[in-house]
Amino acid sequence: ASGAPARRNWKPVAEAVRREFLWAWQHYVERAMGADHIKPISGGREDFFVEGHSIGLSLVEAIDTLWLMEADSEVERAVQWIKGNLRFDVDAPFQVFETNIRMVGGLAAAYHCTGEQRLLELAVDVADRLLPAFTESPTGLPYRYVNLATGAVSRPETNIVEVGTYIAEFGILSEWTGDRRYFDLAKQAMRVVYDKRTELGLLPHDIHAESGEWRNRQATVGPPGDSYYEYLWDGYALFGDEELRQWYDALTDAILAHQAERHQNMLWFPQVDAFTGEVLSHEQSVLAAFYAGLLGESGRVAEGRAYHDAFNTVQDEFGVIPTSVDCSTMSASDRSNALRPEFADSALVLWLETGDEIFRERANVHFDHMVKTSKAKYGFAALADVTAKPPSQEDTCPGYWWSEQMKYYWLLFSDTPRFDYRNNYLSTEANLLRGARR
Ligand SMILES: O=C1NC[C@H](CO)[C@@H](O)[C@@H]1O
Ligand SMILES: [Ca+2]
Repeated sequence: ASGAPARRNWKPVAEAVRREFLWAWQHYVERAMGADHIKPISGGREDFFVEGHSIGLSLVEAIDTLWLMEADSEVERAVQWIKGNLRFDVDAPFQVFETNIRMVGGLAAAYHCTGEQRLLELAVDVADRLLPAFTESPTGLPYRYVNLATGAVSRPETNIVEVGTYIAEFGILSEWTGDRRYFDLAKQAMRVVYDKRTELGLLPHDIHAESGEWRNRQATVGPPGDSYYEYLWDGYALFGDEELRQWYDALTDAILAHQAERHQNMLWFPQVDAFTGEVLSHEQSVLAAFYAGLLGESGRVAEGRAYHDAFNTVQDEFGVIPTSVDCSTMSASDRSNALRPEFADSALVLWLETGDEIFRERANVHFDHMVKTSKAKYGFAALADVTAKPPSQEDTCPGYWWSEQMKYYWLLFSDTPRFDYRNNYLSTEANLLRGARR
């Protein structure tokens, strides 16, 4: 139609994304193979879960991204490393939430893409080692840590993210193995939280796994509230669980009624007291940018667009979105940015939902600025200060970089035949659990 914006040819951007990813992957293979993280400035190795004992985190996080990019010889290299080296009988406490979204999810996604049986076996092995955190808890709310070798649990002082972000990974294991235990334990923990909502229908974010008591009054759509809400919707989207959708809708209606705040024509979600609705803080974490996508995919497209518009003004202002900004003044309260993927996450989700090119344009700016500010000698580096000229880098690359933003950009710009663009599911760590076209 005349006047419609000419649809840009995004293939060159897709090729740049793939080139940068494989460049970083080669350095990881040559200098840090099997390490949780590569140190992108020095080329060193870094542990994530347990000091002194890496379990190949970045490799596990990268596999489905490599597969979607059709880097099949590199997929094979990673699978061979896993078959030869990955073991979970480690006598140390592992954080249950991080181990689930990264290792259970990463192995499940690798199995979904490759069909390699050993990957499913390892996903089940590490998931089984997490279960005592749930079964040892008097409330069903999992402890934060479990020793993968002994099953000893610890740290009952937890939050709704770390008790409520399991249904996607645990539910897909139940679907693939026929063992309903995983789904049932994950959903029960979500039910306990939902049943403790306040009169306003809001949730504080900190809770005690043994007493079941709230440990704070503040409600947030950012950390550590964010992926609890995400996984209520995901449990419905993935498994058709109508009850989870009811809980999601009730909580989302309350959030839109009591937490939404407009500044000019932008939508923000300050933190509020869950019992009174009083605004407690105008801090907006960059991690909350995922929520624009969640609103968009769950029937609240206008609100999702408006929240993405708000974060886009921050991206325009700072170039790279700071870890947190004050939405009433637009000043950065934490000027770092640990290569956070959420703005690109919601750009993909909103593009899939609306088809609007604006979201590909915004993701392209996100990619372009990431390359300009984070690229270092051996990979991509987190930033200590996005406002410094040039932005100052830190000698670390988070595991989610290999799973998240590079995959989001690739899916946005490549139109790869390996992804079912109409029926798919990416977890909160962007692990592909549905929609791989082998
Ligand atoms: O859900 C998550 N939260 C924090 C990380 C990205 O910022 C990542 O592990 C994941 O997306
Ligand atoms: Ca996430």
